[in-house]
Amino acid sequence: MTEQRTSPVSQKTHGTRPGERREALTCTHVSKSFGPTRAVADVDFHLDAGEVLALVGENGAGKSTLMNMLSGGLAPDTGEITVAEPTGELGRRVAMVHQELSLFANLTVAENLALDHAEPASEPESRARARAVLDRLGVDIDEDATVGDLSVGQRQLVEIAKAITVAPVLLILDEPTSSLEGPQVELLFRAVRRLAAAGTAVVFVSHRMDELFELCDRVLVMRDGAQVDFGDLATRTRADLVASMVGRETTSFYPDRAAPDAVRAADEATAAVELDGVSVAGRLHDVSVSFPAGVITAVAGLEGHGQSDLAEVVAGVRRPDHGTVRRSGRAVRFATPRAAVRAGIGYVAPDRRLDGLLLDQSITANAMLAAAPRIFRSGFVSARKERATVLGVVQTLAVRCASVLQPVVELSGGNQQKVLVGRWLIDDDLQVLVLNDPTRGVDVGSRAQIYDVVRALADRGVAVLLVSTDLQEILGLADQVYVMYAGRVTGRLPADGATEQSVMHLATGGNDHV
Ligand SMILES: Nc1ncnc2c1ncn2[C@@H]1O[C@H](COP(=O)(O)OP(=O)(O)OP(=O)(O)O)[C@@H](O)[C@H]1O
Repeated sequence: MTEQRTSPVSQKTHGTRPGERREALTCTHVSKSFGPTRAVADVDFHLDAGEVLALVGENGAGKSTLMNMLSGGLAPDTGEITVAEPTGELGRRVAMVHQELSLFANLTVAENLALDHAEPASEPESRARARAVLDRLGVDIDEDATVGDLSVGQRQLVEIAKAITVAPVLLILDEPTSSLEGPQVELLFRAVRRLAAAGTAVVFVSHRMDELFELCDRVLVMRDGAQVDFGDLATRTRADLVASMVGRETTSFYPDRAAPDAVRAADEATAAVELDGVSVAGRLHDVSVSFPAGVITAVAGLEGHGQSDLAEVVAGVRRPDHGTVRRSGRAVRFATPRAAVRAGIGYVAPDRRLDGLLLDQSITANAMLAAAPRIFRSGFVSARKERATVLGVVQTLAVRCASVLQPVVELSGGNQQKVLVGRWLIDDDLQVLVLNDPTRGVDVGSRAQIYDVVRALADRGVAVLLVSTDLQEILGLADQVYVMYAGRVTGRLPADGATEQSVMHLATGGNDHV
């Protein structure tokens, strides 16, 4: 990967005349603590105009805290941050796109973009401006669409459009690609390169290594709040970065799969969940799929082709207009997600802030949310037992926290995600686990922990349904893969027949030749 890149020196001169170096950002010995937690410790680096910096580190390493200080949202305890004055085309100092989206769901795309403009504009002007910036991004999203109706990936693109309506001196992108598909990622990269060429310095956070090497010039690696490496990305390999991130060599990433014979046998038995001719207006068309016990079944496809809707039907979040859902052979109709939970079905939703976590509540309260009524059947819930149970989860998934009583809002994004997944580990009655983009924002090391846990659940007989925007994750983890296109299932592939090519063929409307 690194070998194929052009020289970072040539990229560095973007936006400046050859030989001219313009410093965009200087960060001098910056530190920040939250109580006893040293979130950022003595970080010291600089970035020139037009440079793209990869900011990497495990969950909880301090990336978000550093970004919040760079954007001016948080003051350093010690040290100094300087961002250059805007000049020429550059309109403001810093723009930041957060990992958790900040758009107003009840407003249109154009209305959301207009909120960020200094001068007020008439409605037609706002719509024209919105159209222009969406076109600049090359994004095919209607400026009149209500944001709440867009997919997570589309919302992410609107969020980026909002950040670049006025070109900033420094653009900070916190995991902008975590819910984007390949073509959307390319769009985003094009837009970032264009901004860099015009002189914007960019800080880019992603847990997807390939993307960093494709886009970035420089790299800053953080571990436990400290800066452990800073320099030209082209002189480092992926293995170098992972080693400095985790402070050790990493071993195999994905656990062993179920044996093909076992998958076939499970498939012949009554499925844990089965959908028969299920349709949801405008989203799913005549979908028939089955999820056998003890098997990890992935549903792959480009974003917005029905995978997420299918997961929601199984989890009782969405009700089918036609067709039948069977749970262990019996037709069911879940009135609420709670009814699905009572039927042994757990759900990890893609947007943890909207659909999953009570942010102000403790790790313990969040982890116990789904399973508590079943675990403590006696009706007496001992706080000590509860804490011990949750501590087990926190240790298994290596959640980085001060204590199990810490409010979830204080955890880093990846660690919040681990709490969301961990919730289901303590539920012995769990028989079906629906994972809708479970490792969004989760770092390399923690992903491996989540994969191990998911495999252990499947080995215990749980039917796992995995929807993911990360195709590598699907190919690495699943025992079988359904592929969807335009709300229909276009094929079903066994693990050994699922390759990037075979999945993409089906995901773009090709027929099943398997
Ligand atoms: N408001 C806060 N109160 C208490 N602790 C906090 C607060 N914000 C962050 N922390 C702690 O600071 C440390 C660094 O967190 P930060 O969010 O910067 O990590 P990160 O590298 O962005 O992680 P991720 O990849 O999971 O987003 C963590 O231990 C986190 O729990």
